[in-house]
Amino acid sequence: MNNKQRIFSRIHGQLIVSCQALPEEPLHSPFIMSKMAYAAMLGGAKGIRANSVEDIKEMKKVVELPIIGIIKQVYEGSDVFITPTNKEIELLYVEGVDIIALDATKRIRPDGKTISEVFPEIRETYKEQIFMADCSTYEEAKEAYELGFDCLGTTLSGYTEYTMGQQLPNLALMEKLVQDFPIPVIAEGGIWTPEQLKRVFEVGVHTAVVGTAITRPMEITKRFISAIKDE
Ligand SMILES: CC(=O)N[C@H](C=O)[C@@H](O)[C@H](O)[C@H](O)COP(=O)(O)O
Repeated sequence: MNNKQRIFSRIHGQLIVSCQALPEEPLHSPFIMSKMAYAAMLGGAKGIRANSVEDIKEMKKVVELPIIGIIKQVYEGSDVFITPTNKEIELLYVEGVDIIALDATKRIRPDGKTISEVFPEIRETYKEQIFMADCSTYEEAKEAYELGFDCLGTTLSGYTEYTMGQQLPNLALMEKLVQDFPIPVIAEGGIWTPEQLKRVFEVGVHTAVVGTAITRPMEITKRFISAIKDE
């Protein structure tokens, strides 16, 4: 088994927990995120998705699990913010993460280029690195597959201008990707309940990422509050 196969087999059929808190969020802190990751591991998660080199460094001290690394960085003039440029890819590569995830939507990147223009060089530069395509549509996932991404994620479904309002988790998209592409499909985005998690595995995804429902207490609180406000 090569490294890529080993990583994909470790997360197959398992839960990945996304532990992220942006600077404007109450839990923003590498220490707190490392504790989140540790709790997720004790709870049975078999992978962690994390944002920023600082958080990843802290997490590595306490968890021994495959990490999907991203760097969220907003640049003026572009809506692409998940590992948007070569700079963030290089930082993640130097830090060392099992999988680097990046925006693979059709949107124009901060350097004015599209994913089809930039990915061939990235693929060539980091030959052994596993790359996950954060997509919002079937067409984007198809493009990502053809470009040589190693796995396809539904991360951005519902978050691009042209997919806004989509019901999440986007089971129909997951199912189509599973049917049409022979590389791992990662269910991500809007999985809020254990039942939904079960459903995404039933459509055949390789693994699934749950974030907010586990690691964003403010959003979880809001959800409970809205239940009593509705009454
Ligand atoms: C759209 C976007 O920025 N998604 C981010 C990607 O890393 C995270 O903020 C999400 O929490 C993650 O995708 C997991 O999804 P959910 O939190 O819905 O389980």
